[in-house]
Amino acid sequence: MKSVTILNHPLAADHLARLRDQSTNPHEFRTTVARMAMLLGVYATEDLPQRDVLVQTPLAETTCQTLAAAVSIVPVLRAGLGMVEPLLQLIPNASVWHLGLYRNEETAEPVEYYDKLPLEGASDVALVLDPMLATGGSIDLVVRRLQRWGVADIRVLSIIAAQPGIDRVVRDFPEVKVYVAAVDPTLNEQSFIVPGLGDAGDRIFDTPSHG
Ligand SMILES: O=P(O)(O)OC[C@H]1O[C@H](OP(=O)(O)OP(=O)(O)O)[C@H](O)[C@@H]1O
Ligand SMILES: O=c1cc[nH]c(=O)[nH]1
Ligand SMILES: [Mg+2]
Repeated sequence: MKSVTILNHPLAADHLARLRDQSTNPHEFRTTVARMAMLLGVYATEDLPQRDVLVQTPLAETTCQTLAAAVSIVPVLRAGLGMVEPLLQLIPNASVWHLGLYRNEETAEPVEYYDKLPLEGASDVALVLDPMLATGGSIDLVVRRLQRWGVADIRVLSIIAAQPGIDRVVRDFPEVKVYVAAVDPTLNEQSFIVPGLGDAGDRIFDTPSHG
């Protein structure tokens, strides 16, 4: 079973073009992130466990399938917040656990500042939401935290990954599934993805950095 899925879909390509475009304003950027998250969510959930249930329609009894897994949504603050609502639209019964990380601007190492995960009672499946997977340092930290919590099935939903970062995640966590709309070739000296789309958090929340 391959661990990386790259969305090959005309709608994903169209949304990605809008996200990459530096002239896309924050409102359109936010709504496009949400649409892309919806597509990623569909791909990332296509093999969730199901159970048969008997349902009585107005005409007859029939066998249907419902979800048989407890699913949690784990947005990585800040940028991952932009992907929460569409995932909740798809999985209304999912619980949402927030993790807050930012990258140290000098070292690009992730710094943890918020952790809302409970001590026990891990879900069966965790869908990690973060639009950007650059060096992979943030996802490394998140996956370790979710494994400590006890989640067996971890799935990362990112809009763009950099090749070095996704290689790192696949090498260190071959059991983790990653769903992306694009894999870009490189990182620049500040560990930004090139061509990428810039700073996703700043573009979602209209908080231009002063770097
Ligand atoms: O793979 P990495 O090298 O760890 O980089 C990816 C991380 O960087 C960005 O967050 P950022 O630090 O900009 O925080 P923000 O979401 O608050 O803007 C992004 O949303 C990821 O969390
Ligand atoms: O290119 C990048 C790298 C990390 N975080 C972003 O938002 N963009
Ligand atoms: Mg940011």
